[in-house]
Amino acid sequence: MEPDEPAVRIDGLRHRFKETVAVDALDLVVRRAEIFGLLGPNGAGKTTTIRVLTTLLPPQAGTVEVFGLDVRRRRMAVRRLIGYVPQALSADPALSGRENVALFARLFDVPRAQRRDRTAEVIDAMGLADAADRPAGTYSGGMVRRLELAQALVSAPRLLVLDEPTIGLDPVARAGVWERIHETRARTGMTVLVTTHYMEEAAANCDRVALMHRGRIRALDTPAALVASLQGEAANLDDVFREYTGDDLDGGGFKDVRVARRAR
Ligand SMILES: Nc1ncnc2c1ncn2[C@@H]1O[C@H](COP(=O)(O)OP(=O)(O)OP(=O)(O)O)[C@@H](O)[C@H]1O
Repeated sequence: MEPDEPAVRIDGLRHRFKETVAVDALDLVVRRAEIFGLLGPNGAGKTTTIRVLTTLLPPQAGTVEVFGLDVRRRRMAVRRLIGYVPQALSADPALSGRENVALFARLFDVPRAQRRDRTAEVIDAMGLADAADRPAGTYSGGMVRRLELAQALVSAPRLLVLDEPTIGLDPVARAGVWERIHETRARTGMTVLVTTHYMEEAAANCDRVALMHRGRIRALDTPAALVASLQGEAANLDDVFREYTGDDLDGGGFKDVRVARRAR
């Protein structure tokens, strides 16, 4: 980890799948210790960007650095700095919460002597101590999400990457997930990069947001500054997004808030 480098620096990232340009000349800096929201409609390129920076997909063009480490050349070192909660389910319903977290502790090379304590700590921090020895299959949606956060946090990452962390959850469970994210950030100083379709959630929880559309960043600032930039015309971040992207949002706009998480 290089001192003074931002958590994420993306310069000129491009990525295409055959004729589809998923990410198009993307430049982005995520500062250390901020909660940064990447917002955009279906197909905007958010997940592709996250896959490149978590080293799951090699960048086709441009450079991506995590705390100053190039994702192409320092892949394993980058992985050690990142905790990732993907959109698809990453907890095994047949295992208890504790067993799921312990599995991640092994996978991410948490030293053997620390595994048990670190597992108990993150389970406790995510409010799952009472349910830790029940199969994850018996958990509510909000509890599963908090279990997945515990899995991602057990290796004490410097950057936590969350792809749609609250999709399909009811408002109480959504608030519970955000509360745990804020608590952990305050305690550890980690950086959080989150994608979401929920504008009001981004406005309430993110220090800065980038509005992404058709593979490009259309606007980037604090939620308040983006709303203010429309000189009083904008009521909220939704209006800002419409202003910067026009009405040509692919796929009819934002995902239905009731949509269940998909398994990829
Ligand atoms: N493996 C793939 N093969 C072909 N095309 C892909 C693949 N992954 C993504 N795409 C295409 O790239 C574009 C960007 O997709 P991406 O998943 O990055 O968007 P997103 O903003 O994360 O959308 P969502 O909110 O639906 O996850 C879309 O047009 C998508 O269809």
